[in-house]
Amino acid sequence: MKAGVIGAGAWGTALAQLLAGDGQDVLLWALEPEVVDAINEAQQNPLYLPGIPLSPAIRATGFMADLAACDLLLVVSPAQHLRKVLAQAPAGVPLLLCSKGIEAGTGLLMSEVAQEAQPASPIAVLSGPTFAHEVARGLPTAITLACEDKALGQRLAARIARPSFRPYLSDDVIGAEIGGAVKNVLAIACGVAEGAGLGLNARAALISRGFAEMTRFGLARGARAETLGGLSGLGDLVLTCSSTNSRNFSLGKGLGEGGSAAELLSNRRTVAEGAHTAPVLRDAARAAGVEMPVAEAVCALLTEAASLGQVIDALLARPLRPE
Ligand SMILES: NC(=O)c1ccc[n+]([C@@H]2O[C@H](COP(=O)([O-])OP(=O)(O)OC[C@H]3O[C@@H](n4cnc5c(N)ncnc54)[C@H](O)[C@@H]3O)[C@@H](O)[C@H]2O)c1
Ligand SMILES: O=P(O)(O)OC[C@H](O)CO
Repeated sequence: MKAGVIGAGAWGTALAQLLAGDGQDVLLWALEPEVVDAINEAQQNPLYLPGIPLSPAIRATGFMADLAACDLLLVVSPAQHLRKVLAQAPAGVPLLLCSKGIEAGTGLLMSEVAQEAQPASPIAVLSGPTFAHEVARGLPTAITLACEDKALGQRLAARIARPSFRPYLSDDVIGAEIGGAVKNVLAIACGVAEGAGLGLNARAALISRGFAEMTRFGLARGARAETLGGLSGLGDLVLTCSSTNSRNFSLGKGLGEGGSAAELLSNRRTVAEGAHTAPVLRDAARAAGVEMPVAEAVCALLTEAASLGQVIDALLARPLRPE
């Protein structure tokens, strides 16, 4: 049995390291040839996960066809690249989707994209409060593993669980995905509050009212409330809204400090999924008749449709209403 990981960014590399922790072979597909070479020759990924010595049980490849040797594929490419990357992957192998976002143009969640790109492959989702560098260092972590097929979910959980990495099972795939996608947008808002010096009361308000938005949107899409209140929803929201270790929070901080969205986005190699999800989420929420004022505010800042002052004034001027 050999697991494959598609995407050698920070999270794909950390997951490969987790799986290789007990000596099992892991094959890691990387887009960049220099990442393949650095992993195979120096057991490092300085581009995306610097400072972590990687297990020699991880082999990297640039050839997707090599993944035909795997009986499980963890899919960790950024959400907007998932469809084209999956189209090249071997068919019929269980896919554990680890990316967080909503596809632009279609409004589809990653499981829905995967069903279209690989209709013969069983699908599960892995999502929760998990900074890659902490998992790679073996720090204690809990995560949601969602799969409609309970027997497959249990097999996958047993396969990826480690003494300090605890998957919690769910059959609410949509709920797990919505939490992971929406929290990235809300983390940008919390970063803005940090960068603009709005204080910790404002951050707590954004987390709570943002969670209300996540819940409204999730319920409208068929998610269950307990999933949204669990690791993949509230848990990840709290993590990502609390630290500049989050790329989404950091992007928001730059916006709050007065940076231009275009410049902040063009100056980065790593992915801030919330920037791509925000406009899709706004459109999906409007279409479903779900109010998401914080997500709307993030969108306005990212598209430079409104200034920071205008966005703050608009949020504070909303009608008073029951909680
Ligand atoms: N980093 C984390 O702590 C973490 C934790 C949980 C989930 N995630 C999710 O994992 C996914 C990947 O994030 P990451 O942090 O590993 O990425 P990253 O920001 O570290 O690296 C960027 C990734 O994008 C890939 N990429 C760039 N252009 C591409 C293209 N044209 N086609 C295909 N791939 C391309 C790169 O090869 C690289 O793997 C995201 O959806 C993210 O939300 C990340
Ligand atoms: O760095 P971010 O903002 O992409 O967050 C990483 C993970 O999603 C945290 O769970």
